[in-house]
Amino acid sequence: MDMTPPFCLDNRYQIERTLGRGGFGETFLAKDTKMPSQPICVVKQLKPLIHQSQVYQLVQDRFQKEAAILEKLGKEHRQIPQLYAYFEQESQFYLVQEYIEGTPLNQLVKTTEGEARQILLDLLPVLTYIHNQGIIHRDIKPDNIILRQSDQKPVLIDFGAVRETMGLDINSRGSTTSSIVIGTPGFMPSEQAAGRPIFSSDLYSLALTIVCLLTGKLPPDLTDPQTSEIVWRTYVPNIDPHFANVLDRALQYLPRDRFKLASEMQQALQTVSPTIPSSPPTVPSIPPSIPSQSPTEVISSPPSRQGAGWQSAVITGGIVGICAVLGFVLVSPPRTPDPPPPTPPETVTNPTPSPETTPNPTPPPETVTTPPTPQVSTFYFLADSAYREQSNMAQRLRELRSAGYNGAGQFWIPDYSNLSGQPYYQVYVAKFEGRDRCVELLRQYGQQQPDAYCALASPNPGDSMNQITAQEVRPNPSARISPDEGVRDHYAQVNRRNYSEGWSRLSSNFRQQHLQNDYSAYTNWWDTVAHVAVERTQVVQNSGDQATVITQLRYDMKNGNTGRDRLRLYLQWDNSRNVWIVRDRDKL
Ligand SMILES: Nc1ncnc2c1ncn2[C@@H]1O[C@H](COP(=O)(O)OP(=O)(O)OP(=O)(O)O)[C@@H](O)[C@H]1O
Repeated sequence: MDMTPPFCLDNRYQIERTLGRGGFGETFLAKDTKMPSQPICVVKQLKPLIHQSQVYQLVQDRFQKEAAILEKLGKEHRQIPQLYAYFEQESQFYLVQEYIEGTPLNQLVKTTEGEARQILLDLLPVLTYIHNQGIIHRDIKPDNIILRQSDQKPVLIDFGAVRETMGLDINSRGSTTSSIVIGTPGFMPSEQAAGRPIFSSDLYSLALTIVCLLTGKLPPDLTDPQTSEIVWRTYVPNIDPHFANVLDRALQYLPRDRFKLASEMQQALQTVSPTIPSSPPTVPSIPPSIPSQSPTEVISSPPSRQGAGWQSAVITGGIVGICAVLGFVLVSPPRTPDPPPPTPPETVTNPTPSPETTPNPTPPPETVTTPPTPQVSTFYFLADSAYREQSNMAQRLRELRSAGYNGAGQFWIPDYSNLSGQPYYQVYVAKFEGRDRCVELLRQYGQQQPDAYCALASPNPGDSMNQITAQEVRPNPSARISPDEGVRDHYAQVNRRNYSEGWSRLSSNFRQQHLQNDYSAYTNWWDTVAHVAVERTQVVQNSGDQATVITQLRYDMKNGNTGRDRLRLYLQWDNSRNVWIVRDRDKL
């Protein structure tokens, strides 16, 4: 259908111009010709992805329901555009909405702390409202928030549910499925990328949006390529630490460490005294009797203030790929439930400026805007953060691509602890070119029993992805992880603020000798560190039960400073717990 102006939709809405083009169709600025003043409105076109009459009816039905929800939201909340009408024309669906005159946040240059804070404070009640209605927005990002000119209030546009409707399908068993995950790579948290958004997923995306406003950078510039954690404080060194802690808590990797509700986050933000921990305490506090250890030579890292111009780097968000398809474990040095030990550094000695102060050249993640065709081998890496640190997933992705798995490459990091209690690598493959390919791939990545794992990989999963059932495979929990993996796992645990676990994996001799057996001094120290990165490990000795690993660490402190440590860690395998214990350490 040619929609060049002055095309009229529904014999009423005269198209003035195109505002945007997304995964499901176009968004237009239009004139309502059936109103005396011919007011301006926004017409959003939505095209179903599956073209079958049975599916069409389903989409039609769901579209009506979603439109009714949007009508209610727009009527009841001033910071959500009003729905004026909805209609169908030529097998396409349309929403007619209030035009919000103002500036989308992605067009703002860096905001001040005060402005960013106000935007957050103005949006949290909107989230409380929609969450109370049982609705998760699912695509919060600067592009989907318009700062209204008339009152400078942020208005939330582009709710995800209605777009999800367009991906509805009916599987071979006759049940309704959706073949797409709504959200924008980079802005959505792992559980949402894995197809399980929850209320705190919106809080994560909102906090990240605010961090983008504060730093003038996009998520790829703020994401640690090794761990995928959001590292941003070095760009805004003078930020109120309380405000920063609130944002960091909403940005926690594990949903259980975040605020559960928008109202909780709002309350934390409005609390005057800086008492919010960056994540909830995981252990009962022990009265401190020894002054907390702090780095004696923390090096100040001048923050990079050069604008990366995130507003100009377009993330074409929208749909991102296919929901869970066929799962099996890749590589997996099978591992134990939770990771091992660190040493709280007493001094930080390396004067090298932090690499975090220079913009990360990682390009924005690719977006899949249509479901991959079954002919293409499409794969997704899904991995736990503890593994990511040691595995360099980007590299593996490249390798997989060069091995012929040239589908849409994305790797996401879901919180699988809810499902299996254990983190593990998982590859989701839409379709194999044969079972042999699966076996070969797993063998290539070190899986000792690829046949066993590939038993789950059907040689011919069928033409429709919906015929494939998601499966989970747990790695063998009794297998031993390598010593360097043990070290990396430990620091990943510390980054998650799971201090009690870290402490439990230090030998009693270590605790006594280096920490005066003071758990609270240990946690206090780690609480001053925003993120610790394991930059390098080298196993210099490994006799099975004992190993020595030279480890280089970088500390990004919450106050914006950066420091480094080189340690020789002496590890001891604990058979009863299946973990590496740190017996001792030397500073190098
Ligand atoms: N109610 C509105 N008032 C003013 N501008 C709007 C409104 N809704 C959308 N826009 C603008 O229209 C453009 C396209 O918006 P929209 O988010 O609806 O679609 P998209 O990003 O093209 O596609 P997708 O729905 O796949 O994300 C954006 O620039 C957005 O700011």
